[in-house]
Amino acid sequence: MKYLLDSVAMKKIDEYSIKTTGIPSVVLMERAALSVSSFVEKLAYNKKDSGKKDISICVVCTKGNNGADGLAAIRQLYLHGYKTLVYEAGRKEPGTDEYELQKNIIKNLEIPFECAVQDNILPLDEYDFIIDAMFGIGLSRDVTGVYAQIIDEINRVSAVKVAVDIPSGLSAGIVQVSNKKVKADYTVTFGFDKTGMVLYPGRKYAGKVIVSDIGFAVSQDNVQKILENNPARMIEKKDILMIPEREADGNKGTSGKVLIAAGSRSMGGAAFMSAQSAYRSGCGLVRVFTHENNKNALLTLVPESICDTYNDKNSNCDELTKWCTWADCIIAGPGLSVSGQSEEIVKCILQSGSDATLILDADALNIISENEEYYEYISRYKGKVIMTPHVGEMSRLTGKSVGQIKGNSVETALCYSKEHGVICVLKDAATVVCDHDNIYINTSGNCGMATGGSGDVLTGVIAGMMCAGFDDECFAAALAVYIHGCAGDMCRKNQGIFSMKAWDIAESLSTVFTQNNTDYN
Ligand SMILES: NC(=O)C1=CN([C@@H]2O[C@H](COP(=O)(O)OP(=O)(O)OC[C@H]3O[C@@H](n4cnc5c(N)ncnc54)[C@H](O)[C@@H]3O)[C@@H](O)[C@H]2O)[C@H](O)CC1
Ligand SMILES: [K+]
Repeated sequence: MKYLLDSVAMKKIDEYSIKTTGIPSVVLMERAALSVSSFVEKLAYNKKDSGKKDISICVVCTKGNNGADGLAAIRQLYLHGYKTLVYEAGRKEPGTDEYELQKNIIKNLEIPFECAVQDNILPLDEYDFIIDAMFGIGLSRDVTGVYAQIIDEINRVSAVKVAVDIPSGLSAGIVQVSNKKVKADYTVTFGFDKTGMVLYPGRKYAGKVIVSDIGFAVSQDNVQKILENNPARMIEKKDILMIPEREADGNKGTSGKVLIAAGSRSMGGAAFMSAQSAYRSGCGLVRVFTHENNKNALLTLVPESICDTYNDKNSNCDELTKWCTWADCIIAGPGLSVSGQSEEIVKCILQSGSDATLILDADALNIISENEEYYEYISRYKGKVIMTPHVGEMSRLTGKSVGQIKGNSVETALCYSKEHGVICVLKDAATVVCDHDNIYINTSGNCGMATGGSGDVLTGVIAGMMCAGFDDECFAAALAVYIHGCAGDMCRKNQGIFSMKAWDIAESLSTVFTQNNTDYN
């Protein structure tokens, strides 16, 4: 797990490093600059045919500390023999102390220097590399005037663009303040990943992100001691190793019993995918409660599953209640449709008296969005409740527009989770998983996963992680989302982004688990 920080958190880390522990600001800056210049130099080496003198690099800066980093980086590149230019934008007043210190060195070395003039921006076509050092985490408002014109020029030309700390115009936190942003090919960011570069739209602007250790006196392990609020986190590959080992003397009953209430008269596929992925994610027994029309197909496709059915005349709620108390984890909703009968099924599960972890997905969410009283049932449900809306379902649940939710996914998920006392998995390109005091933003997966059934597969993986023996269900849900994304990334390699489908994702899960050495002995 890695922390994702915003500008307030980064400023605290900066301040702690400089004021409390006494690391001089300029030391951090020189290390930051060196990480940028050596990265650019590595890229320049790859342009094998040209000698250093033929490679031209322009740094664009304003007069804050991001600009100061940029000045130190370009000085290092100049001293290595590259053709360089400093292009400065900003008011007449002096910059920060660090900026003026770096500018003085630039002047002493007589490194070419130009000041930007509004409406007369220097064409930047001739540069192989542009180092973007206009705004870092100090960005506080919309970018306009000369700064906006320079960003347009940077985005127009074909140079390789390397952003210092964060692309200029992009905010480090969950809310974006500017419409104008540099579209970088690479971002060398300092100390920690930034929330705004992991969420969309920021992720599209940051390019490949390199996190550079510049010597802040705060490690991943003590971030939380320095900050007041819990910062967001992202799951990483090594977290898959945290899945508890399967009991050597366990049996199918001890590996997790899952009940899946899914699949209506004409929609069976969701139930099959959910069942298949639950088994592929380690569940010991999977019982599917579905419309009788789906039984044969289910037992053909996932013969390991147990099938109980309802039909048009009988919702079979007595049986369903019994299986709810049998289960360790319940999935309700995939392909269930919205009807009087499916409402009865969802209500029966919520009122079953079970304390199994309950995953509410798809039509269960649509039913809840149309029937306020279901929130009352949720609040009285004994076990943990996980709700997994995609943005469309979240829009129906909250009455907010899809645009509002996409622009503020963390806040939306967090508010919803707090209001209803549930773990919320808000599914989007960067899925947010949260409870009242934890936020995870997912980084695995790809747009090929935007395909029918992908969410049904996710419910099975979440059930698998609920049965794996974690104490922390929110972390387990976030891990499931990450694993699901990794399986999607595997499909991208094997089937390709256009051809991959949900069943492929379910079938790739075993590779994700085995490649990470968690194939339970
Ligand atoms: N030792 C250190 O302090 C280190 C700092 N690092 C780098 O510093 C930046 C953060 O620097 P800061 O001076 O706080 O702000 P910026 O350079 O990001 O911004 C400059 C300046 O611009 C003003 N401003 C903000 N928004 C706008 C706008 N839309 N239009 C015009 N002007 C705007 C605002 O007043 C800012 O002060 C950090 O990202 C690092 O790159 C290194 O980490 C090394 C250690
Ligand atoms: K920048």
